[in-house]
Amino acid sequence: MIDTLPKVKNSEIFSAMADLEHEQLVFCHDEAIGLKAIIAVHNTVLGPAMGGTRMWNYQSEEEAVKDVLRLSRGMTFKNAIAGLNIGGGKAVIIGDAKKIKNEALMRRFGKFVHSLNGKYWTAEDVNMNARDMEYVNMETPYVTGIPESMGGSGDPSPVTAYGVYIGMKASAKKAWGSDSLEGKKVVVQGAGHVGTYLIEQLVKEGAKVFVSDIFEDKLAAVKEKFDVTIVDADNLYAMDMDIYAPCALGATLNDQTIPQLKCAIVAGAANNQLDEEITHAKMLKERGIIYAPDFLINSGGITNVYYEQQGNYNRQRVYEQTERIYEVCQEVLQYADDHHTTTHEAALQLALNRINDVGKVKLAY
Ligand SMILES: NC(=O)c1ccc[n+]([C@@H]2O[C@H](COP(=O)([O-])OP(=O)(O)OC[C@H]3O[C@@H](n4cnc5c(N)ncnc54)[C@H](O)[C@@H]3O)[C@@H](O)[C@H]2O)c1
Repeated sequence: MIDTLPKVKNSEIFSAMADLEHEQLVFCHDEAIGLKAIIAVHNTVLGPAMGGTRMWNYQSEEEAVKDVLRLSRGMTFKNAIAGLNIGGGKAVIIGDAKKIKNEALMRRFGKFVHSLNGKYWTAEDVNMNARDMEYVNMETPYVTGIPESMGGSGDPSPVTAYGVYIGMKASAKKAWGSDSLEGKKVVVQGAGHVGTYLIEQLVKEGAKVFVSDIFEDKLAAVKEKFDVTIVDADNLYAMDMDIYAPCALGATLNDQTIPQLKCAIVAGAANNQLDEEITHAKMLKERGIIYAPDFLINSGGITNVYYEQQGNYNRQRVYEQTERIYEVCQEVLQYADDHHTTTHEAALQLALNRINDVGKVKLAY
């Protein structure tokens, strides 16, 4: 016999949702299959919530709730500033992907996504791959990022890299009056999917590219294809460089690294580059470094899956929309100057303005 009075310790979920202004949090549970997942719908003013599913072996349920709330809110701002008609959402599955991820788990999760009737659309995130999305897709159409062979948009990395390159050029225009990257020393941290495509663009434009990665094979692969210089992964922050492009992990802009940076611009693909958003955006501004907000310039990937979600996927249209990052980035940099604020805050404000303005349009007949 079990006690019918459930033990619910964490009674502060509604206040956390209120603080971050979330619409809905969905707890998904199937004991037999071993599924514990949380779907967070942050804001649907612009359209259905969209954001990937992350699988992670969270140490506590509280940690999982915090992560999904934080990540889904981030998607609202990213989708809004990218000019897409989708809101912000995210899902997390609790558990060790290597041990418990299988077809049944992913399909059961797909059923939960389906139960939301299109209010939330999922895609890949950490520890998820295209095969997992295929399983989700067996139970629901509300999934994007499926392979090209199944009619999806395929790997978003080339589009993401293009957006980062465009954002870098807009920042260069602000820093040096010309958006040419020819001869500029650019350090690309992370020679993964996005990093490699970015390196290709930069080399083509005549930039002097320096690359770091923690895996020798990744470095060997880029070195074989492009004229680049390999640098030590641990000692790159103090290097003599014009642009630092974080394309590996988050939180590389922090108390230790920012004082070492000698570059004029930070522009890269990694999510959540600022360890503490407000503090570290301020530190960069005080050091006179132009920070191209990560969630703006890495929005090419979400733009790619957005057009897949719309059902009329067209690669040219995706690149045209991604190209708009140039003017939005310029607007953000100008807004930050005019309002004496950081570029991070400026981008958040412009995203919020779009949500508020379009929200009013939606109320009109
Ligand atoms: N793929 C996309 O379309 C996309 C879209 C938006 C944001 N992002 C973000 O961009 C970043 C890169 O994405 P990706 O798809 O290229 O990932 P990836 O895993 O293919 O590449 C990351 C690379 O960084 C390397 N790395 C890890 N730690 C490092 C370190 N300390 N120093 C140097 N290199 C290190 C890894 O070995 C790997 O080669 C991630 O933060 C991701 O969240 C990617």
